[in-house]
Amino acid sequence: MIRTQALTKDFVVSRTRTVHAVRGISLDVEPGELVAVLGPNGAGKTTTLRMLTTLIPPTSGTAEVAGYDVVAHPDRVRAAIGYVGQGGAGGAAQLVRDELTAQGEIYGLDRRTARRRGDELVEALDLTEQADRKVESLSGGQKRRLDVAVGLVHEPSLLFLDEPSTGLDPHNRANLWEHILRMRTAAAEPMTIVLTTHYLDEADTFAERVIVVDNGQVIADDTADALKAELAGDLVTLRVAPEHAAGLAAIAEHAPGAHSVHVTTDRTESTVQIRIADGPGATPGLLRAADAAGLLVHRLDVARPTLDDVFLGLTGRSLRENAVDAVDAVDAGGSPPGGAERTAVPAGSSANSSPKEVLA
Ligand SMILES: Nc1ncnc2c1ncn2[C@@H]1O[C@H](COP(=O)(O)OP(=O)(O)OP(=O)(O)O)[C@@H](O)[C@H]1O
Repeated sequence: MIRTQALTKDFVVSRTRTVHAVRGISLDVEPGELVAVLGPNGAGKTTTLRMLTTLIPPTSGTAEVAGYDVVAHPDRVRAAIGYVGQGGAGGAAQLVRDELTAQGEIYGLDRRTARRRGDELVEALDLTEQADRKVESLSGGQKRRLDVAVGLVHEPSLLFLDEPSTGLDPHNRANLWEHILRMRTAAAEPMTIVLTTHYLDEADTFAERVIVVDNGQVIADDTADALKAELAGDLVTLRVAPEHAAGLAAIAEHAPGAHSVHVTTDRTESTVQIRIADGPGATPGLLRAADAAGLLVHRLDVARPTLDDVFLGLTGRSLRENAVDAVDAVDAGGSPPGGAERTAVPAGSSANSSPKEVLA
């Protein structure tokens, strides 16, 4: 469904500075996959999506989407995909139903088909009560559901969602996801969905595959469970008296599957944190060894890893920290001709730029 080879994107920001937003991404996404692209601010997620949706041309490399090369056949790619950008659909003064019909017509549907499809989506995305209201009167959650409806109006088999739930409250996020998943399974052919998100739990819960991007490159690509098991491991936290911490850390370092051991001490207590492949399986042995050495453990906690732990393990940084900024990704010279790329939004797309949001 998607195949990229060494895809890159440089933005020339001045005569001497180029931002290497995407640095050689090679990907294969199969039909029917639900893939989350996860990474810190500025990692290159949106730029990658924009190349795949033909909004901006790659600087080098190739991308085939829905069977068509994004540079040679952008119109065919656009006809085959839906794209929900960060900025949302336009047409603020339009009625919701009319906006959907208009978008359908832009994608080449005749008026009757566009109207029928709009009505189906209004119902599927729980917008029936809002259908005859102006777009500008919708709440954030309703507006985002309309954005998704616009992305689906021409029944694409491949849907790109750029941060679909950013800015929504937890209730609206859950609601939006329920609708997306229902639409996906209701489609005749399982829909392929590629989304970017800042919400780690969202990627963890809903995506069948997580592609972690940092600094314009893919640094991990697997199921959330596999990434967590292979790259993070469980976190076992043991609290002991400060004089017992060194002995416990020595035991922990030799525990099977231990990746790292970290000790912190405050006035009255030490905390020994062990990153280990199988936390629940390792704890009885750890406690027995501590007991045999005369070390008294006050408290033990085992936490399953999160995708943030995966990112931390890969980069030494937390996804929740503010990420590498554009400035870190620039160099002098080497600029491709033609100056800075500015996004050209194709007709019928709801894509636009919006201020970047920090990680939730
Ligand atoms: N039109 C542009 N001109 C110059 N630099 C750009 C342009 N668009 C993006 N960039 C830079 O390219 C890098 C990647 O940006 P991109 O928006 O793809 O990141 P992202 O991973 O989507 O981030 P976020 O999570 O904040 O949306 C950033 O350093 C960004 O500042």
